[in-house]
Amino acid sequence: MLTFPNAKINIGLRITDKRPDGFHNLQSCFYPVGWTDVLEIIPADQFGFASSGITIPGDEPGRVDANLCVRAYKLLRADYPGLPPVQMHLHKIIPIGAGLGGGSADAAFALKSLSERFGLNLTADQLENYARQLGSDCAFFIRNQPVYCTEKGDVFSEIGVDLTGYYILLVYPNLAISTAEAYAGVRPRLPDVPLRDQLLEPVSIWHKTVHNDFEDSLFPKYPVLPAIKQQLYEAGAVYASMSGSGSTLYGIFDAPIVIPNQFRAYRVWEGKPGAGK
Ligand SMILES: C[C@](O)(CO)[C@H](O)COP(=O)(O)OP(=O)(O)OC[C@H]1O[C@@H](n2ccc(N)nc2=O)[C@H](O)[C@@H]1O
Ligand SMILES: Nc1ncnc2c1ncn2[C@@H]1O[C@H](COP(=O)(O)OP(=O)(O)OP(=O)(O)O)[C@@H](O)[C@H]1O
Repeated sequence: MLTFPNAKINIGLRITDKRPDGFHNLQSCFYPVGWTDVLEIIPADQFGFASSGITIPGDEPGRVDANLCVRAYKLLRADYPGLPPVQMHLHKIIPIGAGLGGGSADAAFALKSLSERFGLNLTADQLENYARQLGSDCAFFIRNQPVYCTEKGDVFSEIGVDLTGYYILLVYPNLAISTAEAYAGVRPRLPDVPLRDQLLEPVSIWHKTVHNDFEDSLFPKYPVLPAIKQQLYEAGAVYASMSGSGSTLYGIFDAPIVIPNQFRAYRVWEGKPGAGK
């Protein structure tokens, strides 16, 4: 079975407080975008995992237990001992340490594929509960629809944010920022106006109101990040921001984009919003 785990962007990200479990509560909007990995899962005589494309930190031949796809398989297998052995092949394309949730998408798509291929008939709620055990971002990719999220980023509610008709440009500045590093620099604060209210205003207003709190600590540390954000606005973006814990910057445009030359040194993706395939 072949699937195409896609990336997400965060539209606004407010970190409101630190939780007793060491994680942070947040307010954000997740929106799927069509930059994808490729994940193949087929029945096999014995379990195996291989990857190609971008090198995944922690994956070494014969030692792939840390990969989120493998962890997803083992999580299901613990509850469904009859789950047959599979061969998994991940072709990694989505940049890592990028704020795009690529690893989480791989894990969520592995859960969905295994359930479908082997007739586990798990509901979306059941799949989300498994996904939450693999990472805070992971549950989003089960339904893979634009949502407002709170708590660890894994509790969802509907929000009428619809970017149909817009175009998105993602710029990954060849700089990996780990999620843990990014959270270590934040100063949680309840925003005066809930992000949800700001997102319900027109996209053309967002540049004045919708903020990603990770920019406050990461922009001074990595000047390339605010420089790219500025260049996205100069290229005509209606709204530009860093996604999640970085390092990817994105611009939302109201017309098809000609990629500016200064971005050619980086890894870029352009397309319409939404998960694509
Ligand atoms: C920045 C976001 O991408 C926004 O969507 C997510 O909050 C990150 O989600 P993720 O990559 O799935 O993160 P996890 O693998 O669950 O956590 C990695 C590390 O980030 C920190 N972490 C993560 C999520 C959260 N709500 N609070 C945290 O403090 C913790 O130190 C944790 O050990
Ligand atoms: N399938 C996978 N794809 C990417 N990273 C993976 C995968 N499986 C495990 N990992 C581990 O997760 C780490 C990346 O996590 P990290 O959260 O920093 O980045 P991300 O998956 O790009 O998403 P985000 O930055 O949005 O959280 C890698 O360094 C790697 O060790």
